[in-house]
Amino acid sequence: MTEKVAVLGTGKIGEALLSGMIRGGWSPSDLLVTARRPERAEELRSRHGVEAVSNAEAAKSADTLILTVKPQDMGALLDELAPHIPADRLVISGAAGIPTSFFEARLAAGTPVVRVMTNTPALVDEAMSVISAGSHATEEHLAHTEAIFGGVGKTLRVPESQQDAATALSGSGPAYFYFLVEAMTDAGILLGLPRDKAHDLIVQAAIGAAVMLRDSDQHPVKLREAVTSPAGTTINAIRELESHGVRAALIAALEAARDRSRELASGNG
Ligand SMILES: NC(=O)C1=CN([C@@H]2O[C@H](COP(=O)(O)OP(=O)(O)OC[C@H]3O[C@@H](n4cnc5c(N)ncnc54)[C@H](OP(=O)(O)O)[C@@H]3O)[C@@H](O)[C@H]2O)C=CC1
Ligand SMILES: O=C(O)[C@@H]1CCC=N1
Repeated sequence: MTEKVAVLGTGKIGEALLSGMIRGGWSPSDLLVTARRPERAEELRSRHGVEAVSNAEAAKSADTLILTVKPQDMGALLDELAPHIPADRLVISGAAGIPTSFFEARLAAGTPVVRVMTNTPALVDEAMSVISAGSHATEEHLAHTEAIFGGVGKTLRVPESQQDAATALSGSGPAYFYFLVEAMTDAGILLGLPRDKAHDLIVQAAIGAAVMLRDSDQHPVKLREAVTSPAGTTINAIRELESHGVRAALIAALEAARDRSRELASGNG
C-alpha cells in the first residue's frame, strides 16, 4: 500500500512543498490537500491534479499530515483534527514559533510530531528546511520528514531550542535578500541607471555571490576582501555601510524576528 501525505492549509508554503513533491516524483494520487475556501481547493486541484478534501477526511486517511496554516490558525485546526487523527500518524508542523509540545498537548497521547521551518525557495528546489523532533518522534520519523522536505532543497536537524533562531535566519532569510536587492536597485536609479538594468545587475551580483558562497569553500570575509581593492571603490561603500550601522541593524533585525517567533509560541499571535 502506498503512503498518503496530506498538506493541510495549503497556502504559499503548503503549495510550494506540494509542487516540489510532485516534481520530485510523488504521484498526485498519493497527495491530499485541504483549503479553507472552495475556490482555493479548486485552484489546487486544477493546478496539481491532487484531491482536495476536508480536514477531517485528511486526518482519517493520510499517513503523514503536514500542517501549513498560520500559527494563529493552528489551535483551531488542531481542535478540528484531534478527534480524527489516529496516534500512529506522523504530524509535521510547518508553522513558525509553535513548539511541538503545543501539538502533543492537543493530539492523542504518543502522537509523533516533527517541527519544520522551511522557506519559499522551495519553489525552485533551493529551500532550507530546519527539522526538530517532538518527544515521540523517532529517527524513522525524522528520516521520513527529511525525505519529504529533501525534495525541495537542503535539510538540517537542530534541537528544538534553536528553532526560533533558525526561523529568524532561514525561514525569514529570503525576505532580507529581496529587501537588499530592492534597496540596491533604488541606488542604481539614483546613480542614473534604468530600473530594469539596475535590477538585472544587482540580481546577477546576488546570484554570483550566492554561488561563490556555496561553492568556493571560502569564508565570506575572504570573498569580500577579494572585491575590495586598496583605495578602490568598494572600500568607500563598505565605510558607508559601517558608519550607517548596517551590521548592527541586521543583528537587531534578526533578534527581533527570533523574538516574534517566540511570541507566536502560544498560537494566539
Ligand atoms: N511564507 C513563508 O515564507 C514561510 C511560512 N512559514 C509558515 O508556513 C505557514 C503558512 O504560511 P504561508 O504559506 O505564508 O501562509 P498562507 O496564508 O499563504 O497559507 C495558509 C493557508 O492556510 C489556510 N487555512 C487557514 N486555516 C485553515 C483551516 N482551518 N483549514 C484549511 N485551511 C486553512 C489559509 O486559507 P485562506 O487562504 O482562506 O486564508 C491559507 O491558504 C505559517 O505557519 C508560517 O509560519 C514557514 C516558513 C516560511
Ligand atoms: O514571516 C513569517 O512569520 C513566516 C515565517 C518565516 C517566514 N515567514
